[in-house]
Amino acid sequence: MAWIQITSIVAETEAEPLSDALMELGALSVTFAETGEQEIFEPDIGTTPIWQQTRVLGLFDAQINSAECLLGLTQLMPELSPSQFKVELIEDKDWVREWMDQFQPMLFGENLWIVPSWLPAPNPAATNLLLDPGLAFGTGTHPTTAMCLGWLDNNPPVSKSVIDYGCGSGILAIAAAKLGASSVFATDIDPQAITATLDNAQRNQVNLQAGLVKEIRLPTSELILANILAGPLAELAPILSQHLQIDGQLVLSGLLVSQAETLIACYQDVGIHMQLVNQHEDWALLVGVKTAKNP
Ligand SMILES: C[S@@+](CC[C@H](N)C(=O)[O-])C[C@H]1O[C@@H](n2cnc3c(N)ncnc32)[C@H](O)[C@@H]1O
Repeated sequence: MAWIQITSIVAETEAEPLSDALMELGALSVTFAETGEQEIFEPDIGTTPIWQQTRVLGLFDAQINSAECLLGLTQLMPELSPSQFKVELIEDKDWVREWMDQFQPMLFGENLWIVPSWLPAPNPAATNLLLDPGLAFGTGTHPTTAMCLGWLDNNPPVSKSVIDYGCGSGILAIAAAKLGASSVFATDIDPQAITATLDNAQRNQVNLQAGLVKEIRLPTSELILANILAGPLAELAPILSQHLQIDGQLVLSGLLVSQAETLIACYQDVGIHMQLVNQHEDWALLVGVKTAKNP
């Protein structure tokens, strides 16, 4: 199976009209993407990202006459010239296979391996976490997950009670359990994350409790791991503090280095003294201790 993809980079105001024109000419799907020239991180709280330029991609059946289609597009959008469109033949791939081939065993810290559940462990004597992320976030390839895993390997939570808040695939919760935690609770707002976490826990033969934020009753714990974006982390400060014991540790990632100061101030307000302890590709890892009761 193959497809024809017609792509154009247009001004933000032209993206919607071009999408309509592509659909009118029979596109099976239209996708908007950034152009790659402007980096878009998480927008500031309360703002919407604006792309000055948008890449619009229309996917057509391979049988269409692309020259006729381009003519139609320039009639519907006279402000665009034919040279502004790129036409490509896209071969269908086994996308699942492709993704699986790219996910290889990875070592974090000295001894913690994340091993795709369909591959053998490179070092059977190490701490091996067998993982199939399913539809949830968290394979260890993202810098934020990687920094949390490295921190856990260096600071194994032996005999500690742990909460993984925003568990995704369950990668941090299961790593904590494998590294000696006495109890682990994992929670998320996404049902796919809970399914993936429970599946991965079973695959690794570790005991943990997992449930949606709105359903689970979380205990007060000695360590909380939360790898979520800066906006939700700021909003969650009182809740995470409520579930953290005095002298308990909080590990936060998912925020950018440029957002660290704001987050540190939010957590100071709820009695947790956070510090920037690592950074990778603009992403930050904050670790702190709760020194005061919830105000
Ligand atoms: C970046 S992923 C992290 C997954 C995994 N813990 C890791 O480190 O790779 C963030 C997860 O937080 C969840 N999440 C987002 N907002 C949340 C909130 N307010 N409360 C709980 N979970 C949330 C998302 O559904 C997602 O699974």
